[in-house]
Amino acid sequence: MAGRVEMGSPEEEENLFSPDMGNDVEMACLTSKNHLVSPSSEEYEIILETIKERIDEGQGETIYEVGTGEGDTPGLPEEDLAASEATLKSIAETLHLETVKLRERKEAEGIVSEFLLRKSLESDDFMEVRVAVVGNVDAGKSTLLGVLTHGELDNGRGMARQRLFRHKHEMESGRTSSVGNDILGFDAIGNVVNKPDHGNLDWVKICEKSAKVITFIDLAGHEKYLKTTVFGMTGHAPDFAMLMVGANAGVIGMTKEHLGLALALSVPVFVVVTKIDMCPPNVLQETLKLIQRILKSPGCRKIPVLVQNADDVVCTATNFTSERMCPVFQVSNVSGENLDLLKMFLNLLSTRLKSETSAPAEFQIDDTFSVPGVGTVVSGTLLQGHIRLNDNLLLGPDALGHFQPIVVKSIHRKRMPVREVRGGQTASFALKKIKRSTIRKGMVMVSPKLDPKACWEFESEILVLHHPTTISVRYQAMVHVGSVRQTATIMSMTKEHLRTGDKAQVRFRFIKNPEYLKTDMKMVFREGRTKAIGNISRLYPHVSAVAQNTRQQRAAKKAQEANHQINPANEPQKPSKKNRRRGGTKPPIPEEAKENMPSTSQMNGEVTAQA
Ligand SMILES: Nc1nc2c(ncn2[C@@H]2O[C@H](COP(=O)(O)OP(=O)(O)OP(=O)(O)O)[C@@H](O)[C@H]2O)c(=O)[nH]1
Repeated sequence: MAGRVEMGSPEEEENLFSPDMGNDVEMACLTSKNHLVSPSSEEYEIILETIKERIDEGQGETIYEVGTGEGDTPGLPEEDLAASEATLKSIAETLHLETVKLRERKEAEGIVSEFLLRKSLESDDFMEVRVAVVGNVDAGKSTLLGVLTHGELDNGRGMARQRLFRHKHEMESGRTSSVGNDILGFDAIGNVVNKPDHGNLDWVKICEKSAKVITFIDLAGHEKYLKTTVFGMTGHAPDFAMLMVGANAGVIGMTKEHLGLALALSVPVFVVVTKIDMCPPNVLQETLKLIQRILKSPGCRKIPVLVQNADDVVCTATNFTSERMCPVFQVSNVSGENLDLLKMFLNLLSTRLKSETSAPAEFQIDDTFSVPGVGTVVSGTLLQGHIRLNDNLLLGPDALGHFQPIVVKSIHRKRMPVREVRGGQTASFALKKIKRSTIRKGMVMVSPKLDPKACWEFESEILVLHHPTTISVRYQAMVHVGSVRQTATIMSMTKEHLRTGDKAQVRFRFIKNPEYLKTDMKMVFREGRTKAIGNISRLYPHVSAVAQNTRQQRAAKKAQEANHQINPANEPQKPSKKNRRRGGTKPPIPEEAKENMPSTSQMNGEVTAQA
């Protein structure tokens, strides 16, 4: 979290022993708990450089511990601590950093203090953290977001969520989306900057005043919206998931499903128990006990920590991604109890996506719009690299697996016009000379250096979390991977049948479009309550349409000659006569799959194009 600096950590050691960091004696000064007490000018420079590097790594912030050192018993006498803190503040001033003391703790030989050092970023730049908000209906998701972003408490009858509904459906550049977004800005010293004007929040003003902006991706709680929830969790690249539980209702409905989804996608989860004002103490205790039991269970293997004070906040926030810690907050949106702890925690979170700005740009599209006077706009997350105004990129893949050159006309971050976007940030791009109808969610915009290839087929190691009977070859369900959401067919697998709890290497084929995928991406494969998760292990890059068609025809002809049975690989197979009489072994095509099935004309289009 927040590029934490602890003397003696492996990263620290790496820096200490890099050749340009001075001699051994100078290096040793950094590993002593007294290194900030009265450094020589040379030592001062070394410490300054180290902090600067940490700030860059943390994309604008770091947490610095004063009074600890490698192998030293922690803690400094008061005088030395004061001298160390003065040195730290002087370095921070030189680097134009704000310092906030997060906590002090007593140790064996004195006191240790922790500081948040944060860059006061320029008015058009800010750190970004995405938090997916999940939990069952009525857990208080919209209410909490209303209270956090508008700064006024709820009345217990839905007042706070009303404020949100007014804004819910206006998206970046005034468009609508199925997934709601709300933002909460913090300045360099961690104060909330959201100031509603007659109930309205001006996103541009928030971003201008913020050093860090938390984007809440509000995912619906109802089961019928599970498809959207899964898309939000995969396609919007959340850094963290906030799982909401109503204290009185407890772990009900979709709570476990949402928790399982976050775990499957390796998104760190923190829990917020709401409505503690209206919940009898014994019921609250029961709910907390159950949450802790679930989190500790073999399926989750988390370490739940009930957050009671600022110390717990710093401890959980700084260990959130590296350890299996799962902070649990207990709040009331009506009395405001413990909301300050939650805000402090949010302020200390930092994005998990590293801003690999030197890597070639890779932007995943999660929505497309047609904005009057602007033209076609795509929104999504920049997974790596830089994108600047007028950059030439490749957009695709289209139905034939091709990528076309495009030029970036303008860029918005949270409705604010900017000149560039870095890895880890979300943005909207207006594109020159391109029709919206040619773009779909799941496409990417990448640097030509990547020489992108599309795939019809890929392999994944999957684990079946739930299926009522057995999954066999030719089974079809919806694949979610990144912002790709498309029905795929199982072409082959290393086991004959898969049941709940089974693992196998499975080869999938998309039914409608080839997609841009990468190995190691996490995927969810689902249809209704059937759910499997997996890691993409192998890609089969798209072969040119002509070559593929000829090869398929040849293979089909050969197979036909052999057993008079096989159909071309990219057409759904009819069940055999025997199976048709029995109703077939192939499960019915799910509703979601039907939605995505190409129409006859589309199919014809594809076939014609391939021929
Ligand atoms: N007393 C009390 N009531 C709360 C609290 N939080 C939310 N509520 C009330 O609980 C009801 C449901 O809250 P919502 O925010 O709509 O719940 P939700 O999780 O967003 O529900 P969906 O959007 O339908 O998934 C509203 O009437 C809120 O006023 C709280 O901390 N205390």
